[in-house]
Amino acid sequence: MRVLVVTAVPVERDAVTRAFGDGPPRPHFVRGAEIHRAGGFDVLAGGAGPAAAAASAAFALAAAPVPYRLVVSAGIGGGFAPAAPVGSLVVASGIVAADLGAETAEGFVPVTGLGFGRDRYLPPRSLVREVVSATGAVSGKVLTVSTVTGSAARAAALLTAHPSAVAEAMEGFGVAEAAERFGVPVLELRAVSNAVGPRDRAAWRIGEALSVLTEAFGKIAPVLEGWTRHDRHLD
Ligand SMILES: O=C(O)c1cccc(C(=O)CC[C@H]2O[C@@H](n3cnc4c(=O)[nH]cnc43)[C@H](O)[C@@H]2O)c1
Repeated sequence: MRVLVVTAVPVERDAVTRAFGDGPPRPHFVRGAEIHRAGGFDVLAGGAGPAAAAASAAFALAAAPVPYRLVVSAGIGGGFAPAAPVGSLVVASGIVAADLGAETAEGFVPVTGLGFGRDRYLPPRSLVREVVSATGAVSGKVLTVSTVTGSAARAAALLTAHPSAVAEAMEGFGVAEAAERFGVPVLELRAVSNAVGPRDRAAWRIGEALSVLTEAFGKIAPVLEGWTRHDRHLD
């Protein structure tokens, strides 16, 4: 059984497939989803943001002729200082929907505090450990946000709410929601292209982060291919 990797945009997809050499893979279409097959991985650019990511991942999972055994949300992301500097690699120990909930006079209340839904998923601990050991990645919570953080105040508020957060991005929780519905474990990997904080486009290092992503997939391919899910608790 194969591994499904969901990125947001085609440059991230191509950074993943580049890890496997052999030139650009020929895309194939599974009921409209453009899948790039490389090594034992099917890589899909599913769109930016949690909704596009969830829809694309669910579509690919449902259309697969053979069930996937693991889904990976991968791409660039913002890193919280000092844990995850630009150019570092992050693997999520928890995938958290950081802005899914309600703003109240007492502050932000997560969706779970409103009495429904869920606001986080936990990737298999054994897999996270193996990825850390293969790559030296920083492990911690990765926040999924619909609005990219653009101020020091918002970055500080997120860290107050989630002290073990190391990065933010926009797709992980959406991919996890889809994976959960298919009973498939999920992992999130982010190569840090920018610091979470005041908006500074000139400081972005997208090319560097994409190279980090390629290198990471080169290292983790055998880990992901060899990893087996041990029990219902996924660790
Ligand atoms: O124009 C801007 O100020 C701006 C700021 C941050 C990100 C963008 C994007 O268009 C990229 C979003 C894309 O990349 C991931 N990503 C990368 N860095 C971050 C971040 O600091 N916070 C959230 N998402 C980030 C994200 O997963 C999207 O796929 C534009």
